[in-house]
Amino acid sequence: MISQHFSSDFQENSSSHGHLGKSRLGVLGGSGLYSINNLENIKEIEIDTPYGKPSDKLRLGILGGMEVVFLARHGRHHTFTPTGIPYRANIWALRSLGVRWILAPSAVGSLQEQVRPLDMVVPDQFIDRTHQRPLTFFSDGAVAHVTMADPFCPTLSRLLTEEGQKLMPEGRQLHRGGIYLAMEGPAFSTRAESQLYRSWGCTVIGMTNHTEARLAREAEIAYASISMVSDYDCWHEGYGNVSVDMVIENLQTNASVANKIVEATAKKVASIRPESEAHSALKNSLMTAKEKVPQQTLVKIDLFTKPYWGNLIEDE
Ligand SMILES: CSC[C@H]1O[C@H](OP(=O)(O)O)[C@H](O)[C@@H]1O
Ligand SMILES: Nc1ncnc2[nH]cnc12
Repeated sequence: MISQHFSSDFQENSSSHGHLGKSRLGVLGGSGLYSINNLENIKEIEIDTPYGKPSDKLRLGILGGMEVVFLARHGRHHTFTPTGIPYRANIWALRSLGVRWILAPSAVGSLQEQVRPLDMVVPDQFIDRTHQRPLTFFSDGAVAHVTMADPFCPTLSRLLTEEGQKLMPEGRQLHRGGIYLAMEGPAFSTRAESQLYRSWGCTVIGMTNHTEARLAREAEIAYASISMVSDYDCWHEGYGNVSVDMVIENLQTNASVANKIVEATAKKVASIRPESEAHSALKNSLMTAKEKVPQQTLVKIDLFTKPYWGNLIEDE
């Protein structure tokens, strides 16, 4: 037994919704969305994790009757690059606060004509072209292989889509499904890359969601993205090449709708508390026998493995 340095006072109490009864909804705000409207009874907290500090303080509150934790993934002053975001610390911190669902409002470029700037997409697949990020909590003597065939939670994505479609302004569409091409950045793509991704059938391009979704799956958190289209990247002859000004301008136009969609989805999650396959992602994924895992590693991953391996570390 070794001592637990990173403790959380969150208890997954049972209720009419079983182990999800007291769970929270996380919102990872992306470019242009550094806070959410209508979050009530806000309490800001700082958390230290085995993976360092998260991007910012976590904002706990109530939104649409749901207990929500908001975190700005790039920090509230946008100081973290897509590569530099402390993804593991962010997901670990959310899970330590009892988050079992994450909504991820994010800026993306469109790779398809019919997906227009100011539209939104709830993607259902990824292609990963990142190459400089830690993508797992399981290393240093503990191995797990989670299933990623459906990387976004289908149930949470469906709720998000249904709520979103009711709220989209006239003339703008919310598209259900699509492939999110995850690139490393921070520079945008070359035209050859943009055309290559189009030839692969990708729908949108961004720099953050894939890393979060992979880690959320290992943390047994259901994850869904609301991808807000700000540009046509650089492939469309009739539109200018993507720039930060273009992204921010379109994001500002979309922010109030995004806020409403997040709130409406939070209300649904509060009433349904949807079960997800993600909530038991580790059940058939842990490879290493718990006795063989070094104690320093156990301290880091105990938050996730406790339901399967029991309490192997001591609270301080
Ligand atoms: C500001 S343009 C590029 C930037 O926007 C997207 O951010 P996020 O996914 O956090 O909304 C994209 O992934 C890049 O990080
Ligand atoms: N064209 C684009 N490429 C990558 N990330 C983006 N975020 C917004 N637009 C983008």
